[in-house]
Amino acid sequence: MRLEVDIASKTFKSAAGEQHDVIAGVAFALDAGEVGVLVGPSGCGKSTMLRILAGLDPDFQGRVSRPAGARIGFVFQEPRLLPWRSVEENVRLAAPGADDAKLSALFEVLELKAHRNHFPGELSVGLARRVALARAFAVEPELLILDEPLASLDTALASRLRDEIAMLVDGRSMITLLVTHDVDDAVRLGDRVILLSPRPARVLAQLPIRTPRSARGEVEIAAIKSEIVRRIYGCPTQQDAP
Ligand SMILES: Nc1ncnc2c1ncn2[C@@H]1O[C@H](COP(=O)(O)OP(=O)(O)OP(=O)(O)O)[C@@H](O)[C@H]1O
Repeated sequence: MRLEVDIASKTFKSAAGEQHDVIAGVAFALDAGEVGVLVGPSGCGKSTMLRILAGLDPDFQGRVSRPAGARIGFVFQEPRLLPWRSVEENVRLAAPGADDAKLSALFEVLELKAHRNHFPGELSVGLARRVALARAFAVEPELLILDEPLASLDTALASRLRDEIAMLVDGRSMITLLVTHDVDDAVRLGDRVILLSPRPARVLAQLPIRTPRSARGEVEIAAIKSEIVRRIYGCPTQQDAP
């Protein structure tokens, strides 16, 4: 199972008829079990790319090959929960076949046990994000897409949720693609970090991280982070996937 992405270009037309180039050359591939992290500046086209990869936007030049009929779990920047349904109902509606034990395990890891009967309006941003994550994992996706799952959470909460996502991803063989602005999150969560240029997005560099997530020490994490910063600010466009 493999995701192969080769987006040559993506443009939007403004209401005035002007053309805006958003993606200008993004190619990478991910294998089952791999977590790819897209890191790029605000507005460079990351969310647009995720929509293309999920098949929600067919209007682009290039090719995306997903496993045929792949189940997709998509966590959008906004949790997009049904406000009139409880936490548990939101998750069950997306995954009617999910068994009780699996849902309980998900609620446990994501610290949602006490909130099963709450409604989205009663939840903090962090909790609503967790429900959106539970819903995406509950469908047992072959392709999991996470658009900034840690954005706008305080540092302690973000790092807890990051560990929970790592725990959930580690036990599964899906392809995961995550977007973040945060280099630290990218290095702690990713198996492959894909650095993007400002709009229109191009791949500046790809860095595979071969040490398993749980075995990455602080020294290695710091070294990879400084390599990323060097690639972003200090060298010409290049693509050096293995
Ligand atoms: N439907 C649309 N019509 C016109 N322009 C759009 C549309 N969707 C996105 N854009 C433009 O495309 C560019 C990329 O947007 P996108 O949301 O993909 O960036 P992003 O990297 O995800 O940003 P952020 O990190 O801030 O979430 C932006 O300039 C945005 O204004």
